[in-house]
Amino acid sequence: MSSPVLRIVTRSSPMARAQVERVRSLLAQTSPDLEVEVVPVTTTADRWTGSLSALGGKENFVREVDAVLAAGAADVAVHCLKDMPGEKPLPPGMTIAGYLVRDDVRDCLVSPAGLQLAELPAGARVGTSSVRRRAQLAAVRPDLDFVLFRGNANKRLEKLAGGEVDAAILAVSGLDRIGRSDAITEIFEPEVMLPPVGAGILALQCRADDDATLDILAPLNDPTTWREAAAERMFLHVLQGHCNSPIAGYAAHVDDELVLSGAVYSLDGKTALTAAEDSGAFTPADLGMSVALALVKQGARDIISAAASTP
Ligand SMILES: NCc1[nH]cc(CCC(=O)O)c1CC(=O)O
Repeated sequence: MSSPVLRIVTRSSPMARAQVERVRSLLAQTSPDLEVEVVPVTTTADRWTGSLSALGGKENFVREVDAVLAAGAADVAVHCLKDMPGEKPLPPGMTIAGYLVRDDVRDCLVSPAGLQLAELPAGARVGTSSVRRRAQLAAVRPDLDFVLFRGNANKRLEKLAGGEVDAAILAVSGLDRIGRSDAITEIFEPEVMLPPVGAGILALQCRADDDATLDILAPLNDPTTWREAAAERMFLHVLQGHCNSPIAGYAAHVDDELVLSGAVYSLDGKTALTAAEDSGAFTPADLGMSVALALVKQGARDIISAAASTP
């Protein structure tokens, strides 16, 4: 009898490849007889060099990957949960088989000159295409010059080394995955820079009717991460946030209790609506809904639409 095969579809960036290797090594422990094949694709977002908002949504990061899965040319996709659209459900026929143990959720500053945020001179060019990061930084350093900065993490580090910008904000987990944590000059704690929904979480997505794959992937799911993801995803869904929304949402377990902190920012960072609740008797999804509604009551929808209509 030939050994069973699992085909993993992935984007072709070094970060995506590292994520697949993590899944492969976990599977080597949980399903030692399984043969794992990798199916690489390049997504529209990988080829796009303009602004994320002009590209028109997070789904550009995942669409081509999902198409390969839907066509049956692969069995599982490994997605950064952060890149998965929050305002709409998964594509028809798809399900999340599990979430891996969460990585570092924090953002960090990378400055080739070795500076911290407070040490950057006025007018320093800071590369980020994330409206959340930009709003959060502008709130404390409105004197910085925020510039469009795209490309995968390796390309961003090259641009930094080439002096295209003076500093950039990147995810710690992403730099860990490509083996470049050495580039970090300052790490921002969640209290300073609230992480985005799904930060540091890898999602295993497969066809909902593929019981064999669901069985193979089940042992890789981390129940703690699952609860955090459920709270954060519902939070984003209720806010109807999309790619150009300055929204942060971070759920963490504190003394066995799930706590969700959420924030919505104006693009200039001058307005910040915040809410935080613990789950008590709530399910994670109810907690997500409750924190989102607390922000809606403060006027979050107006701020989100104003941000969406700003070019
Ligand atoms: N937008 C690209 C992206 N998607 C997920 C991560 C980081 C890893 C993660 O949070 O899972 C990154 C890179 C970054 O923001 O620096």
